[in-house]
Amino acid sequence: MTDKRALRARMRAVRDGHDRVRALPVPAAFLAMLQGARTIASYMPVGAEADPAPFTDAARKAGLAVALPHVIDRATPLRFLNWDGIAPLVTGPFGLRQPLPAAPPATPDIILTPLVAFDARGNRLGQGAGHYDRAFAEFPDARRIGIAWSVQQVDALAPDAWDIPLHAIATELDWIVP
Ligand SMILES: Nc1nc2c(c(=O)[nH]1)N(C=O)[C@@H](CNc1ccc(C(=O)N[C@@H](CCC(=O)O)C(=O)O)cc1)CN2
Ligand SMILES: Nc1ncnc2c1ncn2[C@@H]1O[C@H](COP(=O)(O)OP(=O)(O)OP(=O)(O)O)[C@@H](O)[C@H]1O
Repeated sequence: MTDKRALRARMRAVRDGHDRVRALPVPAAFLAMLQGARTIASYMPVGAEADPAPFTDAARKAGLAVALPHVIDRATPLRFLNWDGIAPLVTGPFGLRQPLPAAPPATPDIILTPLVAFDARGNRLGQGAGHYDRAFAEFPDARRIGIAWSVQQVDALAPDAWDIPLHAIATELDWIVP
């Protein structure tokens, strides 16, 4: 079994090295998920990460409020803060574009989650700080949607005790439901 840190480094390199040819398509299954939802947590991509903007835009069109993660450091849990799409974002740790810390906190019904790697069972490898692990535990009723390039899929990830699986993964090719 490859250890997590080695796998994370390898999959960041795969992600960073592949051709990012097209935007992720928004499937009907995602639009159906917006029914009855009030708030979606999205993220601003950094570097070669897949961009969730088509999903965020569809959610705004459907009347949902949009929130973005705000982090201070690896140790502090992330907070989801509302973002109207207009308010200025500020560059924080890891080059993340974030709302101002005083923006109103949100309770997401759907969490769009950036992935380093994933498998077909909905297991996920992230940045290793536990930001999303802790967010999933804090908002257990939210739909957990992974966003990634198809090249970030691996055969199988061994989940840890604290891992909570994704409900679906969106790539440029597929909408994968475990
Ligand atoms: N765009 C984006 N926003 C996000 C995350 C993310 O992965 N991507 N997060 C996910 O938890 C949270 C922020 N937490 C983070 C924790 C650690 C690192 C980190 O170690 N970054 C490395 C390089 C990352 C890479 O190449 O993938 C670094 O800056 O050196 C980044 C974000 C919330 N917002
Ligand atoms: N609910 C939780 N409360 C507190 N700490 C947690 C919780 N879940 C996970 N952690 C801690 O966060 C770290 C997560 O490491 P892991 O390698 O699983 O991150 P990851 O899979 O890359 O996910 P993430 O995207 O959440 O960073 C571990 O040290 C773990 O102990």
